[in-house]
Amino acid sequence: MNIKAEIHNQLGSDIVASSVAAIAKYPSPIVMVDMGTATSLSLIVGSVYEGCIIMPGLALALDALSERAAALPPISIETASPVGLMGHTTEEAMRSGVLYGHASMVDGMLERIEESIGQSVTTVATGGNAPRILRYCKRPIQYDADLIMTGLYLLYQKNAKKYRKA
Ligand SMILES: Nc1ncnc2c1ncn2[C@@H]1O[C@H](COP(=O)(O)OP(=O)(O)O)[C@@H](O)[C@H]1O
Ligand SMILES: CC(C)(COP(=O)(O)O)[C@@H](O)C(=O)NCCC(=O)O
Repeated sequence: MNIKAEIHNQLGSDIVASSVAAIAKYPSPIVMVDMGTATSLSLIVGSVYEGCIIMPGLALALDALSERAAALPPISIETASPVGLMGHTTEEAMRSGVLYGHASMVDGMLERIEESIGQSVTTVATGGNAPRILRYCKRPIQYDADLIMTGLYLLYQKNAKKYRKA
């Protein structure tokens, strides 16, 4: 993978591993969405890592809301049934804002990336928060839970071959 970044070492190793797997598994151009502590979107064209967008992750956004706004309580976003858009209690309103807000952020950024490159992209999501959010996205986004592990394995195989030769 050819990384287009000012300082190559800055790119997170989790993103490098997931991108290597995404290149091997999905058609280009790809946007790889990683929903962990941060939510990041990486654009990969062919074998070139074009760049990244880093945003606050789901739990960070939720914690910030209850920690910084005096009247907002800490809440859980885990619910048995789907969350409605309009809240009728503070808890429901916060849950809707965080979940639909995050989903809209992802949908909106994907649209902007496609506009900026003038092509539609294959989108794959990974990270522990992805299943919580993807159900609220307007755009169908494939979930691949094992992208980092697949990428680490591919990198291990590549390096093992190199060192066996040397
Ligand atoms: N397999 C999983 N199923 C459900 N939740 C998960 C899973 N893995 C991680 N999580 C939760 O999802 C969130 C993000 O996890 P993760 O993607 O591992 O973040 P990070 O890459 O920042 O460590 C955390 O709150 C974690 O508890
Ligand atoms: C963007 C990240 C914080 C995402 O980490 P995560 O939420 O997956 O734990 C991590 O990949 C990182 O620290 N990256 C370094 C900066 C960069 O990738 O440009």
